[in-house]
Amino acid sequence: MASGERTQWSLVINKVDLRGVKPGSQAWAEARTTVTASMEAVGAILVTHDALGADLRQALFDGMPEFFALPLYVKRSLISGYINGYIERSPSSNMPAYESVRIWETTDGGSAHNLVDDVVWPHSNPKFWDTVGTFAKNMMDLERTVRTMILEGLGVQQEHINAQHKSIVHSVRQSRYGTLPEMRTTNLSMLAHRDNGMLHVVVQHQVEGLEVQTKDGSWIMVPPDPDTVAIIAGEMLTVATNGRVPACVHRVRTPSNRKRFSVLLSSKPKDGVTVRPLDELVDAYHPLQYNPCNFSEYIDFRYANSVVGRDLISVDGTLKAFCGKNLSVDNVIGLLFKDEEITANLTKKKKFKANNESSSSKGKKVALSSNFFDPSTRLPCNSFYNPFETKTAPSSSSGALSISTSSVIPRSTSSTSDGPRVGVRGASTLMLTRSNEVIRRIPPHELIDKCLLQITTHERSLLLEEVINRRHELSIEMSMEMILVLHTQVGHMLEHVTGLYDPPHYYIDLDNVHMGDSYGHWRSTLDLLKIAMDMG
Ligand SMILES: O=C(O)CCC(=O)C(=O)O
Ligand SMILES: [Fe+2]
Repeated sequence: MASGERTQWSLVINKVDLRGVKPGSQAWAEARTTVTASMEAVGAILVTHDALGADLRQALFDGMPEFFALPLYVKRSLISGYINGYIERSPSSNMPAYESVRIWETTDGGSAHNLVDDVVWPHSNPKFWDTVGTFAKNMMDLERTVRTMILEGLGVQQEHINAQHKSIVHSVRQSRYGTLPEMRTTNLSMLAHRDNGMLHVVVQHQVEGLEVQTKDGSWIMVPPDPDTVAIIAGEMLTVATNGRVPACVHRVRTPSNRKRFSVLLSSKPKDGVTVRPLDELVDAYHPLQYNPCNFSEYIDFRYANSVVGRDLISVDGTLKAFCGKNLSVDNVIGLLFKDEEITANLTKKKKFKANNESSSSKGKKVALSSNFFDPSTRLPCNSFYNPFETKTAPSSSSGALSISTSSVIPRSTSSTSDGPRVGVRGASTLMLTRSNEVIRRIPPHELIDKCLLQITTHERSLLLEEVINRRHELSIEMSMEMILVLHTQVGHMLEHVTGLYDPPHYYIDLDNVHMGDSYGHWRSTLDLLKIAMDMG
């Protein structure tokens, strides 16, 4: 790497040498400052350490090609026991040459042995799994050290740090990035994303690939130095630190177009654990940013939010949409959405119900589009990332789609009705709220499944006019996709046209809703995005 580039990354991601650094020492305090600063800036730190000596590294990366060369049926059989699991190459995904295997720690305390016990194949190659076990143990220590430094650096008390250690499990994930001619255009073998856990130690070997995004949006290549690992923050660390440590946005790009192997050691909350911002990190200067976040529920939510061609995992709003504070007072642009759950919550709304029934009776059922799942595996084919974690395809909503007619009312001038509201937030997630309480989150794939794309210029201008003029009484027909597009567009429009965006607080008052039944034919997500872009 040229020295200029090195200077650039060293400005934003710090590098720290932890060799021989003992807790409580002066060196520890200095390293802690460096680690914490880098984590707060970009959610990443480069660490030089001795947890992966030359021999161990060699054994680890020598064993991986042999593992991935095993017959597919053997690798598939690893989706069992303590492995969860083997991710096979999927030509229809946006990572057609990627395969990966991950094993989770199985018990408290995380003996590395548990990480690799009882795996089907390893019995035939105990040496390699010993290697993986040693690697896991060393990296778990390193992960704990760095997480301790971050939390100490932010002012968290030792007892809370220890409690967090007890609530964590680790996994090792070995990945193989193959090459295909069609990948040469972008050289991207993993799209930009945030990891969902606490901390992720990324070990690269000889071939470059990992890139980290800085706050100004530029990408920094992390060199595959042999004695250095990148440690990146996941979203649960963001919640635990009350937003002080951003989840690192990263991707894998290999301009040299070579085969590549990497190994990750990740920490995540144990099953059933709810992550909360740590007490010390919430005060008058740092108001609470996140509600308690049940990790397993968040995972379901996150993968349900993946859509073809556009992985919402990498979109800012996903975590906030799930557990951000003040959900119902953010940017809200309305629409109405019907399914049984919502309907059940709205039975009091007579008009709603009556219309609802009339549109259902037209028999227009909505089903999940096969675009979103690989029909053979039922795994989301768009998800570049760990399809395993989507245990089952989300069930399709059984209700017919109804489109609302609604009036958009500026929050500031609205009456304080306790009625239900429907809102749209950052990650294309719709939330139905009542009295500021979220009744239901509607993930984008459901919306997109149900959306239609016949937005006429006339409709758009009507709605814009409506919004801009802040007319309270005028209701206009809005179709689902129109809302979807609008929610990404209207902020900008408002900003440009009226200067009102800062942020726009709009909501739909369902008391004024008149049902319509503006159905249309299905179009693909791509169409949606194209239209959104055309508009923008
Ligand atoms: O292989 C790498 O360098 C990073 C992989 C990664 O980001 C992931 O698996 O989430
Ligand atoms: Fe990642």
